[in-house]
Amino acid sequence: MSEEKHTNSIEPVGTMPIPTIIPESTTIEKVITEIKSEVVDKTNVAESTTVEKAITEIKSEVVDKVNVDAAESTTVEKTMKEVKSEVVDKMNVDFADVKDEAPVSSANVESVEILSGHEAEAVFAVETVKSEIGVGIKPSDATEDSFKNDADVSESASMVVEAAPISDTSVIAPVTVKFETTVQNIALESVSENNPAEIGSIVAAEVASDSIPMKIAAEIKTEAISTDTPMETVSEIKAEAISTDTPMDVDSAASISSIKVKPAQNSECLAAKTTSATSETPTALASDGATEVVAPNCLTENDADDSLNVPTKDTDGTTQTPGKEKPVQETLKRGDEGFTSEIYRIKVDSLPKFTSVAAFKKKLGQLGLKPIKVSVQGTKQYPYSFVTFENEDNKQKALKVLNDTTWKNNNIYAIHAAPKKGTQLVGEKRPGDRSTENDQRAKRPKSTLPLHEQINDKVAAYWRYPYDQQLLKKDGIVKSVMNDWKRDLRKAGVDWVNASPLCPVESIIPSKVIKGYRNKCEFSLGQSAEGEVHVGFLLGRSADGTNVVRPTECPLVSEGMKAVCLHFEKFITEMSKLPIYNTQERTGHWRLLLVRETHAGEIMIVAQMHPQKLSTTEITEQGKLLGVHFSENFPEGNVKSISLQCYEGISHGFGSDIQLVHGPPVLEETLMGLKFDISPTSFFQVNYGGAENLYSLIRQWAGETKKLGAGAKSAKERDGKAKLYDMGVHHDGNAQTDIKAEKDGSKDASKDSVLRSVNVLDVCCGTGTIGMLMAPVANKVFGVDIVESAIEDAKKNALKNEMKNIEFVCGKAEDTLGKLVNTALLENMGLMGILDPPRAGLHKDVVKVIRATPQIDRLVYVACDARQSLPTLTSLCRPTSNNYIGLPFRPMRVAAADLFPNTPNFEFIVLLERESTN
Ligand SMILES: C[S@@+](CC[C@H](N)C(=O)[O-])C[C@H]1O[C@@H](n2cnc3c(N)ncnc32)[C@H](O)[C@@H]1O
Repeated sequence: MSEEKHTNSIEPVGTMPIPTIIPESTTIEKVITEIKSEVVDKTNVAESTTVEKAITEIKSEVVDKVNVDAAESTTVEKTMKEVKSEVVDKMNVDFADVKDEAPVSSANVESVEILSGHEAEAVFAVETVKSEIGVGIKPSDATEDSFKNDADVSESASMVVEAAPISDTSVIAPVTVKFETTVQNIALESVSENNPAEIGSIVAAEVASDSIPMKIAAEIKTEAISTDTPMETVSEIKAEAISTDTPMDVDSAASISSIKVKPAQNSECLAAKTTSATSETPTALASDGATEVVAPNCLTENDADDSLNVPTKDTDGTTQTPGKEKPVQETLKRGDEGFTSEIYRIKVDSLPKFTSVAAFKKKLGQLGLKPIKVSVQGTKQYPYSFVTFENEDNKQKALKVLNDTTWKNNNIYAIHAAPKKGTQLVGEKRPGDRSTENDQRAKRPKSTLPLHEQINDKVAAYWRYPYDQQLLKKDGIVKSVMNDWKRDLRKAGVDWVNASPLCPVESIIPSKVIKGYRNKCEFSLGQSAEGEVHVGFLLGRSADGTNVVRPTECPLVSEGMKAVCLHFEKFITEMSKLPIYNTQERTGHWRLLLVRETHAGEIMIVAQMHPQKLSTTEITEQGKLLGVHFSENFPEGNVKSISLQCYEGISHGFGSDIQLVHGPPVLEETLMGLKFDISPTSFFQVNYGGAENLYSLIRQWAGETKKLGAGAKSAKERDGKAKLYDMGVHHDGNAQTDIKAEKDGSKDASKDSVLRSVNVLDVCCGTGTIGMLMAPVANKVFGVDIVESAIEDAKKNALKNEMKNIEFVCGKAEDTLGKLVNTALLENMGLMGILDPPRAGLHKDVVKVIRATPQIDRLVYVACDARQSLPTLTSLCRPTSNNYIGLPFRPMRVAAADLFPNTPNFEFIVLLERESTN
């Protein structure tokens, strides 16, 4: 979670502008037309003739953006993890209560029901239920299918999944998991209650204040289209959902919104729990007699977390709950001495395997630290902890002491952690009070950190870790993803997973550059506490009014870009004299600054403005001023390309109307000996050296001699078996490949390439980078991507590099791949695929085509989100069925490449080979 809990610029409910109901806009047709035109405007895809297509495009663009603009939206991965922690945190409390009062058993629990706004978290919750209270469950078939449907956003919403007990274990209760999208429900309610405007604004505020994930926003949007929600509401939702300034904090919507434990008749344990509820305790008896524990941050605003336990003070200053032998989590109760609302919280990582709360508490005591709350989370293999202290001094002391501590050969890591969301400050209103804007604000614990640290925590979640530790953490994520994949494969009926490790997993390839590596950033415009114009990253409304923080100390931004930001501030205040855009009132002009920088240091800027009522002449004049300001009066400057963009959309986005005011419309980048023209909106990997490493690895794996490595249990064994063609990847992060030299014949890679007689499919090719890197060593390359401008760029870049054996097609891979495969097969060559889809993975129809084409015997899958790639990867590997005809694939190698230092993100690469019948 970011430091400030509500980092959006939209007001909470109380002051939200109430959308007016325009009668005509309530018709489905009008809504569809409006959303379509806005989407078309946004995505600049002229032939977006269907809403479905438009929505897919906007979704993919968002996903893309999340990938590309990690500087502003690194939070996806981060927040998913944090949500998990929150859930664990929450559940530890709840289940500690249940578990420690009396063991849960079939005698006292009839059912457990989990309501979640997010599928992944619900799945996680099920796992937690299993491990925390020992309720064994085996998802029904329906559950499995639904869970695998991750790639298809619209189908996975609001489904109810029943899970049956595992018959052969000590199973006790059936578990029901409901994916309840609270905001979506409100949207639906709004329609049924005939009060769309008011409720619409609540939805929008909900979206804004809790930053629901894109997935849910997309669902709401779909819902909105089909249920006549006024266009304005839809736009609001969409604006926030697609805003890169909106941190993808999935916290509220994604976390468990309630957990119902339904006691069986005469259940002493739960009856005791119910009756022991104090007046402050938000535990309520649900209408069906179930004890309902309402999670923090859900719409009722109850704060279950701090009031569930009734702890007493221990001698060491920590808390102890009577009767708890092995407390999972302990907390002070509001009103108790020492209650601090969990503001002074740290996260402790790299704990020894199997660390328990008791053991860790003891260790903290030995180190002379005095926590008031300790929880241990994560897996048994990779436990981590949140520890809360009474004040800043104690917290700082703990950070210092723990970071100097080695425990059981583990170098412990302690970092500042965000105050727990939903915790209340002493003296605040009680839970259950009606929310007002002030309440909402009061609930945000004030961060005591300097602003630059707050913004770094938001955009570069790993910045506090030394780089070697960042890499270790990412390796840990890969391992845990591999475990999850194994579990998914087993569930899918794959029989070989039990016999062997899935495949060798290589350690992550580090980035060559750790700081200032991003070659593209979008900066927001806002103000400092003193009311000065600031260009930087959106922090959200802080207590002192600051909403944008300069990137001066940001580890992702280069010095060149920092200088551009400062110079743009000067432009606005001294040259342009037009005010910045106000997202609330939709007044003012300057709204965004996009900066790109090549490896050689050439810079492109696009300044975005809302034209409001300015005349064409006035806009042209602003463009001229901008051009002069950066081309002539920028002392640090190598600003080659300067553009102005007028954009009237509500959303934070990028329209098509880019007016060049100085220099060329594109920057030229040279990567691995090839030249690429990059326009403002082109996809290009944000980390130059990281991209070299990634692409070199892809080439190497694509060129591996087929089959020779199958069955190897380690990379070493495999390399011994396989004739690896060294195309330049180096695990020290120094790729050396020079495609131009290969093409010219001064390097012999192309001559000897095992791909010489192979056609390569570059699925989701973007601007064709990977395909062009493969072309010199392959027979022919076929690229496909959904974005027309990307395909145009790809074609131009192929011409620029005089590549004749490469073709690009624009379209959805799921619609066009079959045809492309047929064309590729005409040449009677071998066929392989490189799949580099957006975050959500590939459409199942793409998998079906690949599975059904026996000539495709090798795949390199590249994922920017390892965990989200699992459904697609599993579909590629699951046994043959009516749905997936053709032999399955098997993973041969897995690696990660770090393209995003100081953030939790990385690229995940899997080499798959087709199983054979012999
Ligand atoms: C992670 S980018 C990969 C870009 C490219 N491979 C590269 O390395 O530069 C994902 C790409 O998938 C494309 N995409 C998203 N959905 C698609 C679909 N249904 N069919 C084809 N391409 C799609 C996006 O336009 C984007 O270019």
